[in-house]
Amino acid sequence: MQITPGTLLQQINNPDDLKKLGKEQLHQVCAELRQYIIDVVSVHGGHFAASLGVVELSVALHYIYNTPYDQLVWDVGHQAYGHKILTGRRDNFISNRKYKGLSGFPKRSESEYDTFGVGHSSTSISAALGMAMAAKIKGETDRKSVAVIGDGSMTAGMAFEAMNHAGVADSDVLIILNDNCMSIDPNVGALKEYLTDISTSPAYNKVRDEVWNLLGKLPVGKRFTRDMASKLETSVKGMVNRSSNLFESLHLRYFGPIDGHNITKLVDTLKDLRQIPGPKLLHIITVKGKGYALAEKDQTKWHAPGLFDKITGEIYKKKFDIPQPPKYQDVFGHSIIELAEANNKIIGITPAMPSGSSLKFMMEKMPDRAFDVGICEQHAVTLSAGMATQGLRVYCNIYSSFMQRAFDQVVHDVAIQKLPVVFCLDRAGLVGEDGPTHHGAYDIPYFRCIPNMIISAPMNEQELRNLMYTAQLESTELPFVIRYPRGEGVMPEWRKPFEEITIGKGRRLRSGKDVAILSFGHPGNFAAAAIRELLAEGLTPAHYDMRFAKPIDEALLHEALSTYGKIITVEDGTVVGGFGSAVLEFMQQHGYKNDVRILGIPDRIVEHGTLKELHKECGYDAAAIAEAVRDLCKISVNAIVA
Ligand SMILES: Cc1ncc(C[n+]2csc(CCOP(=O)(O)OP(=O)(O)O)c2C)c(N)n1
Ligand SMILES: CC(=O)[C@@H](O)[C@H](O)COP(=O)(O)O
Ligand SMILES: [Mg+2]
Repeated sequence: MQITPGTLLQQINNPDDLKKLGKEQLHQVCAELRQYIIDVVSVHGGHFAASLGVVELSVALHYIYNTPYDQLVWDVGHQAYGHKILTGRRDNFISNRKYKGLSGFPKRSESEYDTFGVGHSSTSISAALGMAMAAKIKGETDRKSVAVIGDGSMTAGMAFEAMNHAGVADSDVLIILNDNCMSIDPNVGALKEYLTDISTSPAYNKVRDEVWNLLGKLPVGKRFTRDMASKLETSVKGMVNRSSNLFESLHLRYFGPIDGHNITKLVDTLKDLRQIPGPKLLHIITVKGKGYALAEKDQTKWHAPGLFDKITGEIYKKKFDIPQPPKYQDVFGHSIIELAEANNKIIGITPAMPSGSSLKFMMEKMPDRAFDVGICEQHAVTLSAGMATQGLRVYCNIYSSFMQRAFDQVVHDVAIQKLPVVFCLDRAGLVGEDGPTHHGAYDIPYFRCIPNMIISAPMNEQELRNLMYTAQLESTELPFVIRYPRGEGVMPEWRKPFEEITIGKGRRLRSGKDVAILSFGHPGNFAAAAIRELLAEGLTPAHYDMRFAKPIDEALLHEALSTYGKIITVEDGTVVGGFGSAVLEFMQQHGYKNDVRILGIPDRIVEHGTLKELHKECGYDAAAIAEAVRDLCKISVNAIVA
């Protein structure tokens, strides 16, 4: 389907084209940009509400700043669709998040306007400050750096580490706080309350108006001098005690809050701020989903809704005649409630992903035992550790790629102290369209190298439930990782009674001849599908679902390695240091010389695409596993067909 941008947007191939327009035309540009995002995302998918909320900001920034010379850093980057469309990617935007197409996030290799690769939150202030300091060091005194960060992302420690530095770095950096009072789910925490307070407090609004008036009095085109800045500062401080404004107390000049949908005001404000040297913060108030009524109303649902009918707002769901397997996240979300009902020590924690992890079910049912702690993975882990010292059994649910942030907390606060925290690592393995920043590729090695860790992966829903059950038993005294992938499992009838699984014990699913496939987690289903195909060809590989990468089932490994000369390992994680590596280490220790193939995520950055495309590309889908068996048995598929 052909999607045609509006008449002005059609003419904007880069920010220079935008700058040729009169200020009065920007309303139309914003309307057309918003419509184009709706048109494309409804048909091609992607993040939605966040980009709609920053349409005016995107236009104003590229209108006023001299991008890409001036450096613009988008935090997370899920809101940067308008930026992409305005910076030379309008026509290619239909390939957004598609295999070999545009990335869903800013990416340096994609455009010179994407100054910094993002996907994980709260990096923008550090990155923009780094750029501002570099500009100063290089003598580029006219070069500006801007970080755009949301209120949700502002809750993370990294943002505060960066502001702590920015306040004393004497560098020209502007932080724009895009405050829409939402994370993916409603934003949480004291900072959120504070931002609401300063947005609504009459005292601050008075200051805002004073500052606004002062800015308005500046001679047009005249560079903002230090003298003027200090006059402005005095005016601000005259109204507000520095210590009463969080950002001011960090030595960031605070401006706002202003309406982030008023394009004229945004343009005028940015024009003035561009001339003010030093570190400063502009607080803008926006509405997530602005301009699409349904998204404004249910912002969580429309964060990334999937394909939808833009007229009726119907979000398309595949329809099936028979029951389908649930998502792993929902099995987690429902099973933790069952476990918590029977064990009052169980607590659930998520850093900002109640919907994504499905912990929201427990938060609704047991609000005093399940917590969203905001975007702060490090805090989530150490908080869990603190609770564990008091005998609570915390299920700390973090996406595998976001857990990368909290490695030290896992080592220092959990593993060294042997605290039995349960880490439910959702989105472990390739995640698809979000791409390399979000693939859960590294958790097996980064956990496997830590002493005291138990690392497990369920092959299906029932296994997930049983691992969750086992993790909370009094006899389980160590940190317990359960990694499972994005999306659906394989068992429509999944709610079976809980059963204990012996820690470190895998299972033989079938015996065979010549070749054994050792799988870890969900890709065991790819192996099972491969075996079904191979059986029809007269090949009979054995299959072991190993369940644990640590402690690994040594008895089962001895059985497999001494029975089958050829071994294939399969995992949904990097092949470097992962489950396959654990098997190789075991072989080396015990003198086995089997012929081994390690299948998993290769040692390179895997881009975005559908899961099907990526599993194929990485060579561990059913077809690739079957081919590996044939290859090990030296039978080509063509020979079989002939
Ligand atoms: C480290 C990290 N944790 C969690 C996420 C998942 N995530 C992506 S966007 C988002 C909400 C961010 O809220 P905010 O910064 O306010 O942006 P908004 O969506 O409201 O525009 C979250 C939690 C992430 N990208 N990175
Ligand atoms: C931008 C971001 O980090 C999230 O929106 C992420 O895309 C969510 O991923 P899931 O769709 O797997 O929950
Ligand atoms: Mg927000």
